[in-house]
Amino acid sequence: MTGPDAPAALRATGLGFRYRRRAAWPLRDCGFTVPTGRVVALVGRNGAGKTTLLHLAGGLLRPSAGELRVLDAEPGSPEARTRVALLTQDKALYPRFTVADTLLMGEKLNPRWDGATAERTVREGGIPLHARVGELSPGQRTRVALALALGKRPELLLLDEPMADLDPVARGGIMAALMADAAERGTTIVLSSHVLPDLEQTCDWVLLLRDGRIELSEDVDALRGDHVVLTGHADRADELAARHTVVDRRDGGRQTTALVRRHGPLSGDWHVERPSLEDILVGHLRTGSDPGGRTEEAA
Ligand SMILES: Nc1ncnc2c1ncn2[C@@H]1O[C@H](COP(=O)(O)OP(=O)(O)OP(=O)(O)O)[C@@H](O)[C@H]1O
Repeated sequence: MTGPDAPAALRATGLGFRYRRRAAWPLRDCGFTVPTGRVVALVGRNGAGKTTLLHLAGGLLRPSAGELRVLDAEPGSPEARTRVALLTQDKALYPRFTVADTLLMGEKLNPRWDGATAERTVREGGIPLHARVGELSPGQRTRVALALALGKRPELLLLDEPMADLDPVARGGIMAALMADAAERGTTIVLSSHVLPDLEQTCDWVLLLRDGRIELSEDVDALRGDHVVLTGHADRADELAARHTVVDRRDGGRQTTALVRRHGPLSGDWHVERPSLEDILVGHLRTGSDPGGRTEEAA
């Protein structure tokens, strides 16, 4: 089902946010819908607004303009709190608690608590249950925070750069556990990350933020189908731009290489290659970025 009545994990209409009145708008005019059951790559350059969006979805912040709904509920409402889990970058945990205390707290606070999954997530990282959280490494704390989030059995799991401090083996293991959860239970996972190769095999939806606005909210297969990398004579570039969207272009002498979003069949003498998802995302992230351009317009 598509359209405004289709079930949505996230639905934003005219969404805007600023931390203080008269300050810049880290997010503005955002309108997008993410269907349920997707594994979503949330990407954007530093300061693009990813954390702000996740905090809004998790109910830690409230919109300054427009609306955001999670699973058709208001973020932070009692209904959303039982169905949505957010893993923040600061991994808010009690340092004096042991890991076992932390999981017990999860059990007490969450009616749908899945102790087996939480404990397995911790044990797979070789973390003893009697260890104090404050004495764990950052990567181990990430794993405990993830165990808490997965133990909630959320329908929507929001993860803000979860892989940043995990070792490569742990990253692979956690990613596999997340994908298994998504496949078995239909959990929608929104994952912000700068590590694009991690997203290549796992994500089937992309939310791309540029300077506080949503530039892409799309199915990955559709993105892959529409984008091509073209190499050819630079003289033909204007003709190309008249018919298609040239996302990113590199000129080298008389030759040009362009990441292009096609709108219909290609004409002309171009060498055509299929870009990876990483190529597509980097191309979109590289173009026209103006991180300093938000304050004046929004003030
Ligand atoms: N607590 C805050 N008070 C004021 N401004 C803030 C606050 N937190 C973030 N910002 C601003 O909001 C904008 C978006 O920040 P945000 O952390 O959402 O970006 P991000 O895409 O997550 O960045 P990164 O990739 O670096 O983590 C930035 O310009 C940032 O300076």
